[in-house]
Amino acid sequence: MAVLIVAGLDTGGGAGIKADIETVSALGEHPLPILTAVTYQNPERVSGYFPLPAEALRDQIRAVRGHFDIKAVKVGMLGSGGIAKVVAKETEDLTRVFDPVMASSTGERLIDDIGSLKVLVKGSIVTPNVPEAEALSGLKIHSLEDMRESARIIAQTLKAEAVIVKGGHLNLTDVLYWNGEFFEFPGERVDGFTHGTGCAFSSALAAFLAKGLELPEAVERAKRFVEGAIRFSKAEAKAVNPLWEFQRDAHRWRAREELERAVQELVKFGEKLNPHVPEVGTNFALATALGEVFAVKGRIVRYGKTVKPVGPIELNASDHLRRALLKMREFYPEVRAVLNLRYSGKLVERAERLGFVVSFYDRREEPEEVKRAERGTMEWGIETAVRRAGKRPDVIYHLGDWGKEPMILIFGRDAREVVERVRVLLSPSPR
Ligand SMILES: Nc1ncnc2c1ncn2[C@@H]1O[C@H](COP(=O)(O)OP(=O)(O)O)[C@@H](O)[C@H]1O
Ligand SMILES: Cc1ncc(COP(=O)(O)OP(=O)(O)O)c(N)n1
Repeated sequence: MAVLIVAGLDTGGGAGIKADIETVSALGEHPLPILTAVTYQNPERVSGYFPLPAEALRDQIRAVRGHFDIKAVKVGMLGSGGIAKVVAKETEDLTRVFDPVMASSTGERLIDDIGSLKVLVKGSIVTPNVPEAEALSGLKIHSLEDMRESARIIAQTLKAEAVIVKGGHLNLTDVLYWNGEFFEFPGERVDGFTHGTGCAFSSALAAFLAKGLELPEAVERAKRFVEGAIRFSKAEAKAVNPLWEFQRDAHRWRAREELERAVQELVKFGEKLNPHVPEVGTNFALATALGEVFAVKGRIVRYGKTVKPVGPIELNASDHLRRALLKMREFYPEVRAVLNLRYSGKLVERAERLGFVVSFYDRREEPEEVKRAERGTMEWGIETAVRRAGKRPDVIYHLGDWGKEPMILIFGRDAREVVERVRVLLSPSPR
């Protein structure tokens, strides 16, 4: 199904037409991109924008209308009052989701005449954030009740088909007013980059409506889609990731395969590994590029003279190694894998002799407040060892504490590198 997208270009690639195209494509529909304006933008600021002439909008829309079966339209940044008028006229008979973009989240205006947005509110499913809802309704919004009231005012005074006041700037609950009824969509705060959430939300909503979903279900699905796009956003983009679902699944598949193969390699030299398996077992963890971590369920244990993985490779199968790896990746994102061995002074010496960067932390130095907090020790330990090394450590060890077994962690940029490091470490030195 075709979805018409009327939006501006964000040169930072986080919001605007690029986020819309990715969203509609990721949801399996065909985007028809109609450009309103070019912005000069990065995640920190918008230094300006150039709106296209209004006739260029009319001609772009007319070029595709009639050739495609357009099931819905999403309208985002317009740039000028002239563009707003043309877009309103050329799309008035379509199911239209209108994100009334007034300014970027960094505060710069993205339309010359805010009043001109009203022409597009009429007949649209409008998706204002809190400041936009305040501007359109004239009501200050401090609570859920204010969100409901402003949605009702916008629908009744500006003749919107429906209004969704988004709570990203307030309480994370989105409020829909439709056919005289209110619907609420509560959400939890998701950690990640949020630049582009409004664009992804409105284009996901248009895509779900194009599929024929009823409005409340489409809103629910769009909201959950955006939560994923925040959760799996990437540091290099500093914005939401509309391709998250595909990427997550592809990365999961590859990571599972990579770790499975690496564990098989380890088992091949299981007799050498056996004496170095800690009492609690060895585990082997691998992070995907989106920060999810796989490990061996039930760990790798001693088995006769060799070793054996107890269960399959699963997500979050080792809390301990997952936290170690994620902390290490805050400093060195290229590190993706880690394995733990029983501490031995000889192994540490050998690692140093082999030229590995070896660092350590001492749990007796752990600050009281970290000790008191439920789960901070590992993070504190890795950070301490990383800072002590002053460069990327290959091996980190600690000598244990009451009830805590001393341990060596071997890190690597992928699972194979970790296996190679363990193999070299456990091989007898040539005489
Ligand atoms: N940190 C967050 N965690 C979860 N959902 C969020 C977060 N920030 C925004 N959202 C959701 O993203 C969508 C867009 O909301 P919002 O950020 O308010 O819009 P805008 O980008 O137009 O300012 C809404 O569904 C909102 O609830
Ligand atoms: C070209 C362009 N269009 C829209 C926006 C605003 O994007 P939005 O999704 O509302 O996200 P925030 O920037 O508000 O986080 C934009 N910046 N540029």
